[in-house]
Amino acid sequence: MLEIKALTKSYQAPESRIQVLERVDLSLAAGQSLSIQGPSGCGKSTLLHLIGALDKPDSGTIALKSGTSSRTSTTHTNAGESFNVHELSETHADAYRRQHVGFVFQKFNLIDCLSVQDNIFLPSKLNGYNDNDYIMALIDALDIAKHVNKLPNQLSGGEQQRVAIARALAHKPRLVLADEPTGNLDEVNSDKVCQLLYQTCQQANAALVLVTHSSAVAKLADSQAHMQNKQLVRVS
Ligand SMILES: Nc1ncnc2c1ncn2[C@@H]1O[C@H](COP(=O)(O)OP(=O)(O)OP(=O)(O)O)[C@@H](O)[C@H]1O
Repeated sequence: MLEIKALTKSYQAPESRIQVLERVDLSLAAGQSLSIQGPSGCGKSTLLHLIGALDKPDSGTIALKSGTSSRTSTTHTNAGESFNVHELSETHADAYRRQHVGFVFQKFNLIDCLSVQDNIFLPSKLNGYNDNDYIMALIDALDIAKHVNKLPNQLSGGEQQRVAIARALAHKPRLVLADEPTGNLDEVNSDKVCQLLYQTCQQANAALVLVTHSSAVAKLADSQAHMQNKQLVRVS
């Protein structure tokens, strides 16, 4: 479903260009998870940013393919459509992110002045998507029903990250991108949150790409990869 070929990215530093990714290949099926580990500064977040159309590669391709069609588009972002993510215009990149991608960050990124419930429903409301039963089932599965009327700062870190996972999945994205989702949590919370993240993505048939420094978290994925020498090497 996610097909990346020969993805290359460099940044302009004051004195020279820094090559970060060099001909990275990756393929991931719907409902499957991949964890990525690697030393600080090796390009893990860069790869997630490119997949999420937050930045453009120098060269190479990123395709999000539907199960039923091989047609790819750079102008439409309808559900089930296939796209060349690397070619999306700014406007279509916005629509792609809003409709098809769920992001989970280390710092949760919840909106402090909105209740837990409003945080979770916001992305689906922006998409005009109203499957309340699905979202309530998600809230139950993540064990946060008792917190829906609270503000994010009234919750523990683990609870806030479970809210962030519900928000990432509420609009039924095809792809979930998680950057150090347990970086702020203790070991017990980290295990619980990650199990729920893997499980809910699988149940929602969303492909999950998760960057982590934790081997324990990485091992829970269907497959694992390491960034080495600017490339992605599968280790399982
Ligand atoms: N916008 C940018 N401009 C210039 N250099 C950048 C930019 N973003 C990242 N870099 C550089 O690219 C390299 C890869 O950064 P990236 O954030 O992808 O690493 P990472 O593997 O996610 O690191 P960490 O594990 O510490 O979060 C680093 O050397 C970083 O300094």
